[in-house]
Amino acid sequence: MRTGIIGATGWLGSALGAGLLSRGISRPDELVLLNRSGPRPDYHGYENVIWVANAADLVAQSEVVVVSVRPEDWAALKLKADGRLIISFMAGIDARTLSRCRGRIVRAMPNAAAEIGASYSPFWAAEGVSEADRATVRRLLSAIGTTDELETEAQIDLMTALPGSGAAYPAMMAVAMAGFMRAQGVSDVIAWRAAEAAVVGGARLLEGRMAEAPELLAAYRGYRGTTAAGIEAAEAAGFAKAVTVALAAATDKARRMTIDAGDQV
Ligand SMILES: NC(=O)C1=CN([C@@H]2O[C@H](COP(=O)(O)OP(=O)(O)OC[C@H]3O[C@@H](n4cnc5c(N)ncnc54)[C@H](O)[C@@H]3O)[C@@H](O)[C@H]2O)C=CC1
Ligand SMILES: O=C(O)[C@@H]1CCC=N1
Repeated sequence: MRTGIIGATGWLGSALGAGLLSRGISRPDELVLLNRSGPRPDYHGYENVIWVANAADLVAQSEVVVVSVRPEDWAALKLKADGRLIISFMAGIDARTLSRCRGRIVRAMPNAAAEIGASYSPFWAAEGVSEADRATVRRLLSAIGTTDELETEAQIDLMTALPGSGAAYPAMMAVAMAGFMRAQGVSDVIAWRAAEAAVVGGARLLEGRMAEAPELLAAYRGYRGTTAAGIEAAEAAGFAKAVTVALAAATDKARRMTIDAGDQV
């Protein structure tokens, strides 16, 4: 099956192309690529991929079209994709707007961990998307990690805010943690290592059992030691509130993006 990627050398488009090729999900001659800077002599070490010059050529040669341009570039693309399965990675551009291209619409929300094949990329399918299409979406997204089907399109905006943010919030925590260490006279190198121990080491301990986080916190509280003192101070200072406010702001921005892109039906 030929898969077209619009934005094939961008952050996510490139990760998808790399994953499809390296995992053998697509042969090089099944990948149809479009970017703005033009063909590259090789693409992740593969020479026989198909480069096209415009979106019309890409649609003509593809059964599935992945749209991985920025939301603000959607309107100018003027995609016409009659009868094709369209998988949009774009934040905020809603299905009503996407359906103008006359394809069968799926919205998926990957994240930056696509680069390492570890994206959680939930998707939502609009009316007219078949079971066979869903199987295709799952297979293509498996190139960059895992997926689930969402029940409503509104949940895509929520996924944009949370898994879509990739390493942003862990990075914020790391910056604040290392900043505290440095302010206490710890060297840069050790400060970053200490933050990495908490952010990355802690994440590894939670991997695959995130639903146990409340019990883990209760265990730290019950210990009545230094970490309990820290947790209680963080809560009193509004830690949970800060996270909630951040996710609400990001969700709200996603909800307003179709209108901001000037492409509301
Ligand atoms: N980067 C991330 O962590 C995430 C991004 N997204 C969404 O994925 C989409 C892609 O994001 P990124 O890969 O980060 O963006 P990016 O800016 O790295 O890549 C987009 C690419 O599309 C190309 N492009 C723009 N207009 C084009 C056109 N008319 N024809 C051909 N190529 C064109 C650009 O030159 C660029 O290389 C965005 O809509 C974003 O909302 C979603 C979740 C996470
Ligand atoms: O920050 C952004 O707009 C991109 C899209 C969703 C997550 N990251």
